Amino acid sequence: MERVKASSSWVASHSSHVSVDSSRLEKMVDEMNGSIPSIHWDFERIHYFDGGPLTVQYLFVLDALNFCFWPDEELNYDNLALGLNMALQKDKSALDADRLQKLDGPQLRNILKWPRPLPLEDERIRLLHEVGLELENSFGGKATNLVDSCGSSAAALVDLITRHFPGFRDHTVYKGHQVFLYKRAQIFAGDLWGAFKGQGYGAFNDIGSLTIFADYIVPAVLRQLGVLRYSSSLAKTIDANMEISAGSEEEVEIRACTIYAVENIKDLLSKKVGKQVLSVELDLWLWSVGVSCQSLRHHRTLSIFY
Ligand SMILES: Nc1nc2c(c(CN[C@H]3C=C[C@H](O)[C@@H]3O)cn2[C@@H]2O[C@H](COP(=O)(O)O)[C@@H](O)[C@H]2O)c(=O)[nH]1
Repeated sequence: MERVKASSSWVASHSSHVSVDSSRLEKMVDEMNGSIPSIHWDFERIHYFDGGPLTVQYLFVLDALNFCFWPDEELNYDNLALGLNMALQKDKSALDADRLQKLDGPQLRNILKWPRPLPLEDERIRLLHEVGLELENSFGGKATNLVDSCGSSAAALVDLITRHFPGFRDHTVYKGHQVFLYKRAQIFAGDLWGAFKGQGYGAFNDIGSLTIFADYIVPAVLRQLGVLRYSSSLAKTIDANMEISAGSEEEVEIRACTIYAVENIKDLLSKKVGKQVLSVELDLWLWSVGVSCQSLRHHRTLSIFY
């Protein structure tokens, strides 16, 4: 996680299109009054949860596919979660490692009850195959073995996932500098923590080391709050729903500055009110605000990472 924090901070200090408004950030922290709304992890009541190993398998598959819903205006994250949830309710072996390796596009659409091709469908299928194969080759087919081998460390889990599953390697090069964002690997640790309430498979002694999960919703919320500021050309591009390419300076700056801003929020909360707030808690709050805001304008990048 140190690499995520350090490289995001590097981007923020070399940024050309995005800036963090420190006075707005300070104001936001003051307005929090030392606390943030506590959001229940499954506030939308969409997730599969049985308190056991199958929930871990569900969350890993969920986060393997947890990216880029926006190209289909009617599709969102809930369709994915509910679809996988229903598939498991009907058939407990639906997400077994061998089954994942054989899934094709139409079958995935059928699971998600989606009437047309999914955005980046071929990539989603490729990633499911990768997850199934590597789970089988290195972890006896079970996502629980992945979690069990991390000694209750979220940082070790993120490290292990990114070493074994190339599809989770959410890093890039920005102005000649390698930048690590690791959204889906981190959110898997966050989801385990949230679903299992910090116990059992969700017990991590370093949950505070996670950063916020840099997707397309949280930056848009921070922009609305005035904490992130965009150059006028970037603002125009986003407001016109025009695409920003993956790996472009703009895209990396939006995501890295989001992480950097939230790290600053955490630091300020700790300095001003002596309160240690977790990124996962801030993320859940900001994300839930974002998805309930119909008019939210977010950046559009075709990416398998978020
Ligand atoms: N930062 C952050 N990003 C998150 C999530 C989640 C869902 N987390 C679950 C965890 C607890 C709750 O129960 C949630 O159900 C999805 N995303 C991202 O949002 C985007 C989807 O947006 P839309 O197209 O409108 O559905 C897409 O980039 C997706 O990757 C999160 O928690 N944090």
